[in-house]
Amino acid sequence: MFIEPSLAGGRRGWIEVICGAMFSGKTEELIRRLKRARIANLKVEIFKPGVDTRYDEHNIVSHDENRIISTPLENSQQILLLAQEVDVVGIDEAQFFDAELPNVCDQLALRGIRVIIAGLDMDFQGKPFGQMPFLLAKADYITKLHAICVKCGNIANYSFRKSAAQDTVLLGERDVYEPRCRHCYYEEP
Ligand SMILES: Nc1ncnc2c1ncn2[C@@H]1O[C@H](COP(=O)(O)OP(=O)(O)O)[C@@H](O)[C@H]1O
Ligand SMILES: Cc1cn([C@H]2C[C@H](O)[C@@H](COP(=O)(O)O)O2)c(=O)[nH]c1=O
Ligand SMILES: [Zn+2]
Repeated sequence: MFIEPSLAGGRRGWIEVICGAMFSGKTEELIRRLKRARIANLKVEIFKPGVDTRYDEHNIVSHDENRIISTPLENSQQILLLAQEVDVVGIDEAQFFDAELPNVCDQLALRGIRVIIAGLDMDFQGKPFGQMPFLLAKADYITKLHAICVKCGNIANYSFRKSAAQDTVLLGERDVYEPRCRHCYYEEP
């Protein structure tokens, strides 16, 4: 379990990344950390890419219907304008943001802000997704979560796409994706 370093005293500001396959619990873990920050009376702002309208236009919603209000954005630079006077910034579905996001996160951390990012580390082809590898390289703290493989019950790092669509971005749920372990991802039809 992630234990938050203290924001009090000294040089503040750091980057946390929560990554893993679909259904691994990234959004639940992001919501948990953000709710704890609010319990600690910290000022929290939460952002998601405008493209992610799957469950709700404004809320971040987990597969189990946990939710927290967020601001949908067109680009990552907007975070610098909107995150004034805050202690903690949460960002969900980071894989969909533009190439400026790692730089934006650095700037936020330099302002003394705790930045918590959740995103898919791999796309359906098993390739690094969007800016996630750069965010992982810059992160001070990384949490890699695992789903359960729907084929064999092992831990799952891969998001298997059940359709033939080849576009990298294809929003979806259980209807389109299932979490699989390495063996079932590469060896099973
Ligand atoms: N195969 C699976 N493995 C793990 N969790 C699953 C699976 N299928 C459904 N879930 C549900 O998904 C929840 C995680 O949802 P969520 O936090 O939205 O994940 P993520 O953001 O990583 O896609 C779990 O708590 C569990 O109830
Ligand atoms: C693997 C993969 C996923 N997506 C989409 C599908 C969902 O809308 C999100 C991931 O959501 P989650 O919170 O991690 O469950 O991303 C995609 O567009 N392309 C892919 O390759
Ligand atoms: Zn498996």
